[in-house]
Amino acid sequence: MELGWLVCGTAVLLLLHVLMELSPAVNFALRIGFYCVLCLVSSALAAAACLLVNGGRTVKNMRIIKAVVKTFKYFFGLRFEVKGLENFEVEGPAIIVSNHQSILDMMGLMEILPDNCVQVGKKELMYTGTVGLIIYLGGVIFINRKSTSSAKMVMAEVAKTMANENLKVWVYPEGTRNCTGDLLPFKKGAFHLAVQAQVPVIPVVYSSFTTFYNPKTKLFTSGKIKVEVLPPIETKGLTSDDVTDLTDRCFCTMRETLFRLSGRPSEAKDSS
Ligand SMILES: CCCCCCCC/C=C\CCCCCCCC(=O)SCCNC(=O)CCNC(=O)[C@H](O)C(C)(C)COP(=O)(O)OP(=O)(O)OC[C@H]1O[C@@H](n2cnc3c(N)ncnc32)[C@H](O)[C@@H]1OP(=O)(O)O
Ligand SMILES: CCCCCCCCCCCCCC(=O)OC[C@@H](O)COP(=O)(O)O
Repeated sequence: MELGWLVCGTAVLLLLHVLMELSPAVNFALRIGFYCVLCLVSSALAAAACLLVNGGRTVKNMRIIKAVVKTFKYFFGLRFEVKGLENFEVEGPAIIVSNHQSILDMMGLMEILPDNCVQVGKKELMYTGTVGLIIYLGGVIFINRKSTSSAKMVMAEVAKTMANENLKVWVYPEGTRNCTGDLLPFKKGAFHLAVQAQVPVIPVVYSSFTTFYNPKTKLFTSGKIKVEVLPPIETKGLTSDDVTDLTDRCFCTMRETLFRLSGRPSEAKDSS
């Protein structure tokens, strides 16, 4: 009986292995599927831990979430090479902005997430089952991207509470995932927030995933991701008139860094 199960199990694993070798599409689907299942299951377990330890929605839960998500990279053979972590050590609150390539970014995010830091996320993420629950428990700020006015109102409220709660806020200023190896134009919300709260902006750049991950060509292998935390950009004394300038400055620095980290020096020259 047991032998039967063992043989069946081995046969299924072998079949999956052969399918993965033969078809990149199957390989891709299985790896992404596994990532989603891993997220859903770990979120359920982490949510229980968060409720037991901290009792409800609080940024303190991010420590638990971080500890869990930091183990995910081993399942996918991903390595992170991080530089500039000392740039997070600013006194008090800050806005962190980074490039956003894929749902896999949650691993890169948790690899370096500083204490007392919440992210801004689209409200649709609330409806992803246990993942939505863990994101809610972690204190993520939800915005409605389709309504600029309501998103602005939420962000203005955040600007007020950041100082009191000594919060750092992580925003993906591209506003959506983009896995082309370049940056999309930045939305201005993060920079308005920084100016309203008079706190520094800390740019973070992840090298392009395109060498090991590409949903269009169904590529998903192991790989190395270079991460650089750049020096804070001060906003003291800036007003809303300076936001466009601040956004452009940050965009140029991050684009140059992205090309440098991804080994595309010629285009870094083009953008300067
Ligand atoms: C234990 C296991 C667990 C496993 C699972 C892992 C779980 C991990 C747990 C936890 C991690 C959670 C991670 C969540 C990750 C989420 C990622 C996402 O969801 S990314 C999508 C949402 N993010 C954004 O969209 C960015 C923020 N967006 C903005 O800031 C935009 O600027 C926004 C929405 C406020 C407006 O967007 P617009 O599309 O209308 O475009 P604009 O150009 O920015 O604004 C239009 C005009 O409004 C002005 N404006 C914008 N914001 C303003 C403001 N605050 N005050 C005044 N004016 C403002 C601008 O200056 C512009 O005006 P003028 O063109 O310059 O004249
Ligand atoms: C109901 C079952 C759902 C299964 C969900 C499991 C998926 C785990 C995903 C981890 C959280 C990912 C957060 C993230 O990266 O969200 C994407 C948005 O930032 C940008 O959205 P979009 O590019 O504009 O669609």
